[in-house]
Amino acid sequence: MAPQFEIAGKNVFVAGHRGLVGRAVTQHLIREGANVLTASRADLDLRDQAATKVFLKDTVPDAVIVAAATVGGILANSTYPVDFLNDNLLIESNLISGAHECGIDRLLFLGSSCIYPREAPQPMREDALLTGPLEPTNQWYAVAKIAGIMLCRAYRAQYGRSYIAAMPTNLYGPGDNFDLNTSHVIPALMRKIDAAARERRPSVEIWGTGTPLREFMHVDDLASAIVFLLKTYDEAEHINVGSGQEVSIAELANILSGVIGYDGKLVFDRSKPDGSPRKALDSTRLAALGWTPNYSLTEGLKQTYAWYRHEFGEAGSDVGAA
Ligand SMILES: NC(=O)C1=CN([C@@H]2O[C@H](COP(=O)(O)OP(=O)(O)OC[C@H]3O[C@@H](n4cnc5c(N)ncnc54)[C@H](OP(=O)(O)O)[C@@H]3O)[C@@H](O)[C@H]2O)C=CC1
Ligand SMILES: C[C@H]1O[C@H](OP(=O)(O)OP(=O)(O)OC[C@H]2O[C@@H](n3cnc4c(=O)[nH]c(N)nc43)[C@H](O)[C@@H]2O)[C@@H](O)[C@@H](O)C1=O
Repeated sequence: MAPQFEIAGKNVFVAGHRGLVGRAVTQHLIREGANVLTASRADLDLRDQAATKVFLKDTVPDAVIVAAATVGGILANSTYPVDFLNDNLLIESNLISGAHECGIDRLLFLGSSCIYPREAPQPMREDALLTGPLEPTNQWYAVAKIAGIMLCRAYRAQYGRSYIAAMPTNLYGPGDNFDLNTSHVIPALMRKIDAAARERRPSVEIWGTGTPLREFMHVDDLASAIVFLLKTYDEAEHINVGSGQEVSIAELANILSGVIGYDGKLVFDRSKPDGSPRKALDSTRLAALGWTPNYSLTEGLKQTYAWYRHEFGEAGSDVGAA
């Protein structure tokens, strides 16, 4: 397929470049020959509409990638509903409307698999959007993400803008958030099992029943998909980005124990929430365009754990976290 958007030599603003996704996307874009523009949160709070518009007017990027968001695991999502709804509405609205007002014609917005109804048929196709009630633990975040999809569609419908929306599955990889109060399951279990192994503890606590199923993707695969979509995808409908690699939380904990070399017991704390019973993405449309992921789950976890050990060393990640 002929590229619709040539990346080499273009100025691309990666909003959220210090995050898990933003970091990986920045590296991929640089490899493709793009000139990546960034702004730290200290210099530009993307919840500030006027400041965001000034930044976009001054820099005039050729394209914007919206990888900035208030992001977190099941506990953070339930504990901070205002932050997950309001911050995300503000960030996406300021970036999408700001891009339009500054004449920027190419933008990629990142949503999440949690936009789909809790009871959607599995694996979930794009057309399952808005067909039923959301999972309560992340409904605030999901509503903000659905609004972001609709905003991209609205600018396309009213002004012909080439704004697209990609829905990634659960992610992991180097640079993830390892704070046990706010992280997703993979960094949380990597940190907990690593600490238990080093301290020779007999057991590790896993939240919930261990039965929920999750599909996991390495962040380098997502970054590769984002660059692919930025170059080639130009449709109103959002597009799923999944790996097809689905495991239960109990299976995940076992795989991680093997990667880390831990042979203690996994104890399930049923007082903690399970969240969605299953949220696998149907990524048939993306595959039909010619993109496939590279990492197996075990290889991705090994690579991420090697990074974790290198980053945090013998102390683990106990610095600055709960
Ligand atoms: N992680 C996952 O499993 C999944 C993530 N996604 C989506 O991918 C995108 C990226 O997520 P991820 O990389 O994991 O998230 P991170 O939390 O790792 O990164 C988010 C980035 O956004 C920045 N940011 C947040 N709020 C503001 C603000 N008010 N002003 C300026 N910058 C801000 C952060 O800045 P700072 O570095 O200063 O904190 C950080 O760089 C999000 O849209 C998320 O919804 C989708 C599915 C799964
Ligand atoms: C990406 C995605 O991420 C979130 O949805 P989630 O998939 O439910 O999130 P999670 O990674 O936190 O949990 C997955 C499963 O794992 C179990 N679990 C076990 N032990 C730990 C643990 O120690 N920490 C965490 N966080 N979870 C644990 C946990 O109980 C749950 O059953 C939303 O933010 C959503 O909005 C979103 O987009």
